[in-house]
Amino acid sequence: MAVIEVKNLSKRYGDTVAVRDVSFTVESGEIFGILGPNGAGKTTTVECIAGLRAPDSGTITVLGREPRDRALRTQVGVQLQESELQEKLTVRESLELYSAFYPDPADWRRLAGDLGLDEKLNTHFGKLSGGQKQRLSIALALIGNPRIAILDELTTGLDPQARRDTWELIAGVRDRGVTLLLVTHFMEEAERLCDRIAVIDHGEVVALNTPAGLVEQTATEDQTIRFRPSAPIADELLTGLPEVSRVSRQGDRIEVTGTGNLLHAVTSVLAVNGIVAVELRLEQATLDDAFVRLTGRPEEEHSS
Ligand SMILES: Nc1ncnc2c1ncn2[C@@H]1O[C@H](COP(=O)(O)OP(=O)(O)OP(=O)(O)O)[C@@H](O)[C@H]1O
Repeated sequence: MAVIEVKNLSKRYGDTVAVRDVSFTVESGEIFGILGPNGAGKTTTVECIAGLRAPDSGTITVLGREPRDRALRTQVGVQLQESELQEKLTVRESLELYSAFYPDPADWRRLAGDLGLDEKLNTHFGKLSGGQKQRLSIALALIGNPRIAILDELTTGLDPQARRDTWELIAGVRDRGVTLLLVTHFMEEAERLCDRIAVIDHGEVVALNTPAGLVEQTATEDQTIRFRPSAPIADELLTGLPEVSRVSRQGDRIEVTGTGNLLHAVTSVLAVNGIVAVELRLEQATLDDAFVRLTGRPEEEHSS
């Protein structure tokens, strides 16, 4: 069952087209990722879904309702980039205050514990680090026990351990039946957490698939093998194999790129010629490769 439906969404700011004819649906219980470089239109898209911005054209329904419908307030939790609370509010006060807005709030002490905030309960918001503010905003998005949580740049600003802890928390939230819409530009995050990903570039959806499906869809040469041959070998032995598309050499190492059962084909021809592949490594296409092929740029250029 679709819980979010976006049809032909477009939004511009003056002369800038931020989102152009974007359509996708998010199914109940899934973690749906929106992945794309900076300025691709991810935040604008989720702000329209959260009812915080009005689209110029297109339609959005959330749990069958228009995004600004008041009935959604208790059903949709939103964590947006750079959300600011009052400087003087402590973590405890913020959690208690937000709990009071909802008919069936989550146990805020437990959420604070899960997000590593239990030692910061008496700290003022203004005195929290960027990562702690981030974790508090995730807690506040989840405090109403929402059916849908929209999380923008979930783990930006978190250290690697905090990022992994947050992934675990999010997977646990999904296991409780919450549908999650995540905005990210971290490839590893998208790959680990998301059931499906919409890749957005220049305001348009350029691909929509499972992480594995995106890799498969964009893989041109799906594997590369690197090794050092135990004895000299002529390139022709390898280039003659139907699985092999390219052979290159770096010093005493050989790199073979190709498709199909490349590893078996290469090791068999080596064996027939009495050669052993030393320090053999097999590399397969990753979501990073898919991202570069879809957007034409590496992820790092766009990470902030
Ligand atoms: N309030 C605004 N006024 C004018 N232009 C805006 C506004 N918000 C966003 N934009 C522009 O719209 C485009 C899409 O921005 P958006 O924030 O949706 O992208 P994003 O994919 O979320 O980027 P990031 O990863 O950097 O957060 C960008 O060109 C941005 O500069």
